Amino acid sequence: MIQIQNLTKTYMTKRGAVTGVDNVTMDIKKGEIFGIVGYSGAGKSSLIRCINLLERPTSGNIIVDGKDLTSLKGGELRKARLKIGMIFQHFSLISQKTVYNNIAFALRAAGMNARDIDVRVSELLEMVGLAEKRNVYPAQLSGGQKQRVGIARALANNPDVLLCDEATSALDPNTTLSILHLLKDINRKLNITIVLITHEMNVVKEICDRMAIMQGGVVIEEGQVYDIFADPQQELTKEFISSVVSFNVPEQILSETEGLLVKLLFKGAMAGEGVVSDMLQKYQIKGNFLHGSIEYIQERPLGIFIMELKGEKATIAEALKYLESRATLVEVVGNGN
Ligand SMILES: Nc1ncnc2c1ncn2[C@@H]1O[C@H](COP(=O)(O)OP(=O)(O)OP(=O)(O)O)[C@@H](O)[C@H]1O
Repeated sequence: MIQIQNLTKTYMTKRGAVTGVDNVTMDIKKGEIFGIVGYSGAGKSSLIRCINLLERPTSGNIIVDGKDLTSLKGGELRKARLKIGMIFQHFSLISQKTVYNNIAFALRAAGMNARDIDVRVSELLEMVGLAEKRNVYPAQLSGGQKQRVGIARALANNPDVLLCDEATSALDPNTTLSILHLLKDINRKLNITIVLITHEMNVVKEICDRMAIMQGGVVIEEGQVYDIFADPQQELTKEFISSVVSFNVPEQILSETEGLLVKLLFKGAMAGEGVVSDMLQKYQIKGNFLHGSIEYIQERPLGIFIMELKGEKATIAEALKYLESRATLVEVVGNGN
């Protein structure tokens, strides 16, 4: 659906050339939700803005539904762009226009007549759950409601692709979830391809099918979300995963632990216990389970444990090596007292 081929975006600044995207090649399939994760400055915005040519790539090609956008100009490019909707972190609504007119605006721009606009706006407001807000102004809406208007506007012209630029970063956790569920719903109902960029791994964990991780303008890892969670290759990927795999061990217990605290992640719900008991048998150390839970990524389980390990330093180092060879992720999270 979207082929990104050898995409490079370089900015010319007073201090010289800055590379935003560095030779990225990626294939996004029809109907999937694809997440691009990275810290600030990784090149996510540059990349997503090149997909609809809001930024012109310095080199490389963007092929959407078989059409090379980089070769289009003027009216042809505008027409192709109508098939790519976009939503933004700060919603980008027109404050002087009502909800109705914010959405109608996109339809008028595409040349639709007033009667059809009326029908379409009502349909869209229904879809995003804002039917009763049609005549209010953006200032009277919550952040989540503003983003719903942004989504309705982006979907107005029946796009095949929806680009989401940090769409939930300005929202609280509950509102974020409701917007993510709405996006997933739209994706499944309309079979629309969604590309989202975010610095929050929980967004990807919640709704994406596949993902890429960017660093310094380059894609450093890419794959199915579950596979990446279950078997991350790069250090940065491990760091992002670790940030969403939460554990709740009371402070008091943590302060009383004497051994090494380790966080372990295992593919599947049950696998971990077997590996840990093998490890404890093989090495003469003590292990205390402080926390155990199951995270579901795309409805597939990942087991998570927090353990305290006590024993000879050298033996613990050996045991950690053993765990690293059998667990998805092993992270020392504390050193005991
Ligand atoms: N208009 C611009 N002019 C000059 N440099 C730019 C411009 N836009 C982005 N950059 C640079 O390109 C690199 C990638 O920035 P980009 O905004 O794409 O990253 P990002 O991952 O989206 O980060 P953020 O979430 O902070 O926007 C950075 O070094 C940034 O300074």
